[in-house]
Amino acid sequence: MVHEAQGQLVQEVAADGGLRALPSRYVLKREQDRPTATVAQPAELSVPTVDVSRLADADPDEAAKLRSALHSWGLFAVTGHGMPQPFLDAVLGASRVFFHLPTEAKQQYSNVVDADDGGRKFQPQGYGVDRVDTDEQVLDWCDRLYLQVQPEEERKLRFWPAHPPELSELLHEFSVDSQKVARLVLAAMARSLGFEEGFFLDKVGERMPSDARFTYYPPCPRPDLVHGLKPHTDNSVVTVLLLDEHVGGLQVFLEEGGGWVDVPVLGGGRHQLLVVVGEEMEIMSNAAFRAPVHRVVAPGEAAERVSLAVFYQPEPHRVLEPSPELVDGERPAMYRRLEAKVFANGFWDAFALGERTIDFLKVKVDVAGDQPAAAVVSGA
Ligand SMILES: O=C(O)CCC(=O)C(=O)O
Ligand SMILES: [Fe+2]
Repeated sequence: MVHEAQGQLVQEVAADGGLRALPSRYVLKREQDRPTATVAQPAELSVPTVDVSRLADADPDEAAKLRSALHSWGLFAVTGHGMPQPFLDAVLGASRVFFHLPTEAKQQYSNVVDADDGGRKFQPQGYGVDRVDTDEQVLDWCDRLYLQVQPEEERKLRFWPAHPPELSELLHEFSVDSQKVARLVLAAMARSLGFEEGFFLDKVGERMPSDARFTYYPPCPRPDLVHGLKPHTDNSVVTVLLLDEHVGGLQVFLEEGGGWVDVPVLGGGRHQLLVVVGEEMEIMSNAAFRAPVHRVVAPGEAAERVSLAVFYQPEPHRVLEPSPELVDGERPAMYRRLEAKVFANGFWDAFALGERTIDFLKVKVDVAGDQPAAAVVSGA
């Protein structure tokens, strides 16, 4: 059984009068959850940038920048990744073409599929909106295309769009290049804690599973009343995130910035590539690195926005736990151990409720004097 709102694509809502009257299912009831509660951003706050090609050379200045970025924002802009701008343009361009196809063409890849009992069921891969569980859930103003990309032999190709024809190959190439970025970053993160390069990579496993998620944010009449994408932390060790070149909206919750802080577009039609720390890394590093809470403000009436996130995860059978080397009397284990796939599966339940998986699955151990990570993700 799927919830009746499950099949309701935001793009159709927007096209079908939603631009005149915003359906209540999308409206945030509590004033403090609305993006208008954003504080004015201090001018000195700008997104940290790390040149990953210099990380590869173990450049000490770049390593210091990485450390500072991880401790302040928990995410950073990446340069030196070797992906030419026209390629990045083509990746997001192809996803735009897909999202602009007629609904029937996209529905072939729907994330609502036939169930064994003759009914219909939601499953994460494919095209559609995120899982809807209840009538109370406030829905995000975005549609998605979600595909497992690695390991390659586990791809469910029936969900990979045949149109535009270049989309699959571009996603494949992007996943190969972004995996290199993720590996470089994980190696440098290990070094920054005084470990061998393979410290985190070995725990993740050689196959390094990854999921890609294209997100399409249609024009919205009242971006002040909705979430483009609700506050969350990522279900990943690290995420590689490719941003729309024209339309901003991504925000990060920074304690020291006094609240929600914008990640602006680069300008000049250039694509910003980010690396974001995910919850699995928070656990593995025993909170030496924390997953930042982030959200997306919906675009205005005259704009649309796309992004592509690739989430890197430990192999499903791996044990997820604070690395013993990072646990001692002064810093006790802050999270309990559990199987990586149990954690990954818990994400969907948590996300629908607007909670962190760490909190939803009660992975956090009550350690005296500990401060909760970043912010409480507001109940949607
Ligand atoms: O669209 C974006 O910029 C962010 C997407 C995101 O945070 C996610 O898919 O987890
Ligand atoms: Fe995210």
